[in-house]
Amino acid sequence: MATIGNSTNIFWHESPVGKAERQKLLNQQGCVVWITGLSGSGKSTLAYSLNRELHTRGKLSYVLDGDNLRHGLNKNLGFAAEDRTENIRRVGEVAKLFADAGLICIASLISPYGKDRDACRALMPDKSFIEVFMNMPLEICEGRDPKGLYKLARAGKIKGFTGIDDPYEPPLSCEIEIKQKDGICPTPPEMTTEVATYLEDSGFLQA
Ligand SMILES: Nc1ncnc2c1ncn2[C@@H]1O[C@H](COP(=O)(O)OS(=O)(=O)O)[C@@H](OP(=O)(O)O)[C@H]1O
Ligand SMILES: Nc1ncnc2c1ncn2[C@@H]1O[C@H](COP(=O)(O)OP(=O)(O)O)[C@@H](O)[C@H]1O
Repeated sequence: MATIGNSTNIFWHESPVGKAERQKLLNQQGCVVWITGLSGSGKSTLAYSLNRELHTRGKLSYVLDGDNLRHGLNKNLGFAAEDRTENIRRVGEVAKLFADAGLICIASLISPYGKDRDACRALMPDKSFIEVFMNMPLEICEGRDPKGLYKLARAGKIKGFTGIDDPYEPPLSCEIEIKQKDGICPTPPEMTTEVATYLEDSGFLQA
């Protein structure tokens, strides 16, 4: 009897059209660009700017943004540690499917726990999980505070806010680190170019 997780009597069906054929059709390589960092660090800005840049270059990408997914797929999850872990597990699995479809999947979530990000990485073929760490100091993120959430967290009106009274574990190693240089944050176009150049140099923008 085949048993996976909690399901029994389930079997794997192979598709007659393989990933290599889909990639050839799209002239690109499926992969996951996983953007992690504090709220306000610029994850969504980079994700959608990269989405636009790749589109302009004729490459198919799709953004899985944490905030957006919590309106649907993950609407039953909150911000307790086990909910965040389940959130990241689900998005990791969805990202894997998008990459298998041949797309450049851009996932932008706080994803605060190293073990959860590593589990997503482990789902992917070698080198096709590109972790981008938005290494912005808390003071910068809190200063931006476009949604006013840090203010609410400091006032005790949001409990368990990442960076305030909930942990963020920085990546120990990642493919790309976006950080300040001489106290100046790279602009959105500069961040976008850095990631797009990485994808190009690594061969993801051709079949
Ligand atoms: N307690 C708490 N901690 C952190 N963030 C909070 C919280 N409550 C609400 N929000 C809003 O939810 C967005 C983060 O969702 P994610 O799915 O990316 O979070 S996680 O990866 O599961 O930790 C996050 O969006 P971003 O600012 O884009 O990161 C916030 O707008
Ligand atoms: N490189 C940047 N330089 C200056 N401001 C930025 C930069 N990236 C993002 N921002 C601004 O910071 C705020 C938070 O960005 P956002 O992309 O929503 O972050 P996150 O998705 O990590 O919460 C927004 O107001 C955005 O315009």
